Amino acid sequence: MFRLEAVKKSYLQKGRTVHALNGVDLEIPAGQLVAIQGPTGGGKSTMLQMLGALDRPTSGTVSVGGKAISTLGDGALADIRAHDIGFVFQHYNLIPTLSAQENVEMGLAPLKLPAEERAMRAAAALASVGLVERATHLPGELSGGQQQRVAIARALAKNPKALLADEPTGNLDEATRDEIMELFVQLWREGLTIVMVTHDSAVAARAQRRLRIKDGKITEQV
Ligand SMILES: Nc1ncnc2c1ncn2[C@@H]1O[C@H](COP(=O)(O)OP(=O)(O)OP(=O)(O)O)[C@@H](O)[C@H]1O
Repeated sequence: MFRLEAVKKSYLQKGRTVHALNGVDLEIPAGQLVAIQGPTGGGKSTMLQMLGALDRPTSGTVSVGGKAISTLGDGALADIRAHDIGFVFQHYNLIPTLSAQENVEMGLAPLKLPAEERAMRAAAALASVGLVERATHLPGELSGGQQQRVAIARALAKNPKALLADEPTGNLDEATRDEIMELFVQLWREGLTIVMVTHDSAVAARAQRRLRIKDGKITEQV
C-alpha cells in the first residue's frame, strides 16, 4: 500500500534547512494497522503528508498504491486523495452548519456521484459507525466521540484503500478513546489499512505494528 525509499523531506526555516524526514525506508503492506509515535517535531505529521499524497518528498521515492507520487502532477495527487485515502483528524474538522449526513456527503463531493448515490453511501457509512439515528444532527448536538465517528464515516464513505489518522483520540476521554480505537480495530479486521499518529501509548498498544519517528528517522518498536 505504501512504500518509502530513502525519503528525505526538508524545509527552509529562517534560512536554516530542517530535515523533517531524513532518510526513511518503510513498507506498509495493505491490511496493516500501524501506529506512529515519537516526540514533537520528530516528523510524524510530515510522514502522514507523504503517505496521504499531500506533499512530495525532497528526495527519494514515495509510492501510494503503486503510484510514485513524485512523478505525478497536482491533479493526479488530488485524485489519489479523493479516491484512495481517507483522512481523520484530532479536531474532527466537521462543518458546524451541516448535519452528520451532509458532512459525510461533503467527503464524497470530489467523486461527482449522482445525488442519490451520494446520499445512500453517506447513510451506509453512518450506519457502519453506529450513527444511523444521528444523521440529521448538527456536530454541536453530538458528543466528541460521536463527532469523531461522523468524521470516520466521512472518510469511509468513499471506500478508501487506506485510512490515515492524525491523533484521532487526542480530544477524547479515556472511555471514548477506547470506543473509537475499538472501531478502528474492527475496520482493520474487515480489511482496511490504517495508519495513525498517536501520543497515547494505550492506543498504540492496540495496533498491529508500532513505529517511532525521531529526528526524521524511523524505527520499528517491538
Ligand atoms: N511547512 C513547514 N515549514 C517549515 N518547517 C516545517 C514545516 N512542516 C514541518 N516543519 C518542521 O519539520 C519538523 C518535523 O515536523 P512535523 O510536524 O512532521 O513533526 P511532528 O512529529 O508531527 O510534531 P508534532 O507531534 O508536534 O505534531 C519540525 O522541525 C517542524 O518544525
